[in-house]
Amino acid sequence: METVSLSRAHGGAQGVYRHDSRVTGTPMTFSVFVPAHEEGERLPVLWFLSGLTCTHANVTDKGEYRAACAREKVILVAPDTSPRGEGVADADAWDMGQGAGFYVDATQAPWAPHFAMWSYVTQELPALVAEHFPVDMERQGITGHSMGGHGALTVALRHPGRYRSVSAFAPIVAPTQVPWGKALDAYLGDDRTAQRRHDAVALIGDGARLPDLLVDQGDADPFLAEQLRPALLEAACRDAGIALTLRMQPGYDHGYTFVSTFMADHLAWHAARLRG
Ligand SMILES: N[C@@H](CCC(=O)N[C@@H](CSC=O)C(=O)NCC(=O)O)C(=O)O
Repeated sequence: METVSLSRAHGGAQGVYRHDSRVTGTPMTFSVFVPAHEEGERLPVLWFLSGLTCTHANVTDKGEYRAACAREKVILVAPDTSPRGEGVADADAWDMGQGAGFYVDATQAPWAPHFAMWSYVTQELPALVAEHFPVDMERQGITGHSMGGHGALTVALRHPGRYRSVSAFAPIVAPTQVPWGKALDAYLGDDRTAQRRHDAVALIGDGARLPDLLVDQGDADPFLAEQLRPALLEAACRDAGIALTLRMQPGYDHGYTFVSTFMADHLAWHAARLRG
């Protein structure tokens, strides 16, 4: 693992790192913020999965999480959203291909084998972070924005007990029911069973559960009606008895001005559930 950059921030350390990923077969870059802590102390970790067109840098530069992470003593890890580089498939559209991995292990050409973001965020990166950073892997939370919210919800729903806390910012809650789901068609083919395992509303309908969940959604989000559709998650959680706190935020759109505004609330949500 190579350190790309390391800066002191809010008494802690903001780093950017690169490694040769086994599962994607490419170099992958991610960021880690480690708050100030005692020698030998291990801290809870929050995984932040980013959205379409993002790298690790969008939330690292614009997410405004460091003050809250320092206050709550929570490590935050931000991976990339797809493999990249020469020999890696791409698309002309911004909502498929590089920057749009949808946190699945693609089975279809030309996306397989490099597009293995499910294995990357659920297995390879957690093992690497646990090896190199002072994380307590018994105290993990997960969150994300948009496509990353989809990733956070599906990863948490399919790993019961691994994450003590789950939240999302303007998540894609039912990709199989919206136009952005064309990426699942491309990556997974017409295997509806496989696609349902990457759709939070479908997973809940099929019996997956969470203890509770915080979702923030701007009501001026241009993707709200066609792509995000939080009412589908609200109905699924109601039917399943999942304690969803869905907060519609007046006047907020889909960007990082929205994400950063409510980031401290999400950190507080996670910290309250991650305390030792
Ligand atoms: N079409 C634009 C905007 C794409 C966009 O809004 N991407 C969002 C996530 S959308 C679902 O995952 C985003 O996080 N953008 C990065 C940012 O820093 O705002 C385009 O072509 O970029």
